[in-house]
Amino acid sequence: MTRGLGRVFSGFKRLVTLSVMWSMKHPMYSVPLRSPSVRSMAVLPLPFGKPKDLSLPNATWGPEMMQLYEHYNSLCKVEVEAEGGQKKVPWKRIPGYNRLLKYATGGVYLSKMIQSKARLFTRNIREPGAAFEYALFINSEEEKCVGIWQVGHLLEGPPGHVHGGAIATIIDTVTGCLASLSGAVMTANLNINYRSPIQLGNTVVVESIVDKREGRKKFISCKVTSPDGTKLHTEATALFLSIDINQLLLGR
Ligand SMILES: CCCCCCCCCCCCCC(=O)SCCNC(=O)CCNC(=O)[C@H](O)C(C)(C)COP(=O)(O)OP(=O)(O)OC[C@H]1O[C@@H](n2cnc3c(N)ncnc32)[C@H](O)[C@@H]1OP(=O)(O)O
Repeated sequence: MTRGLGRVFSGFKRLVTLSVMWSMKHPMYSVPLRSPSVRSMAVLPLPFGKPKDLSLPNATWGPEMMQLYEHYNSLCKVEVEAEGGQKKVPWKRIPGYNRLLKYATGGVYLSKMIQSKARLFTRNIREPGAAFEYALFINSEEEKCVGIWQVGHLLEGPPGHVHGGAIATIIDTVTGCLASLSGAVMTANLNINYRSPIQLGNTVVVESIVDKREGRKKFISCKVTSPDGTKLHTEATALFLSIDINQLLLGR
């Protein structure tokens, strides 16, 4: 009886989740859920109701993070004139969950243990403020993505400062978000110049733009600065290749 109810419950949960998935606009969320070649995939974690959006301010966000958040969030309310006299809002905040896709089991038979425990690298530490606190804002008209990041004490590399691998993760996430605006991509190449160290606990702004496209390739550049833009911490260029998400999920 209990097991039967559990099954009904999880079926319901999955249906609700699918509708949430469909309502999300970013192409990374818009994986073809009923693709004939992939049997079961793309469900976000959803105990009841909506999954928790981790890109919203929490009590650990400092004044600089809050100021930047308010600035970019206010841009998300600004309408501009589009073709035919219509209005558009070019800036959007990308909601942040602890997984992009929960079940991606088409042919990639991950063990249930791995599947159930998998978490997005940047969201895998639950303690607020301890690692990556961030929000991503995207402008699809200008093909620009801005990330605001507050880097916590668990990301130490050199004493008191952020690990270079953590900075690479930040850059990969912001450039990856921009690159995936028109569909699924993989990072093929990431070139990073570390110009000045980032102190643990600080807030940085990460701006990325599309430099050029060639077929499946997107060349993106990125810089990491202090909130007021006066200090350059890191510069990077990245190459992303568009991929067939079904191929990835099928493990080919
Ligand atoms: C939350 C929702 C929103 C978003 C949230 C945040 C999202 C972001 C989350 C975080 C995001 C995290 C994202 C991540 O972390 S992705 C994880 C890290 N990346 C990988 O693991 C990728 C591994 N590599 C591959 O899978 C393949 O090699 C790929 C798919 C990249 C290409 O294999 P594929 O078989 O498809 O292509 P091809 O080999 O025929 O080559 C095709 C063309 O490309 C050129 N080429 C290939 N490689 C390179 C290279 N290294 N430098 C320069 N050029 C290169 C090649 O010469 C050829 O050029 P041409 O001869 O045609 O001119």
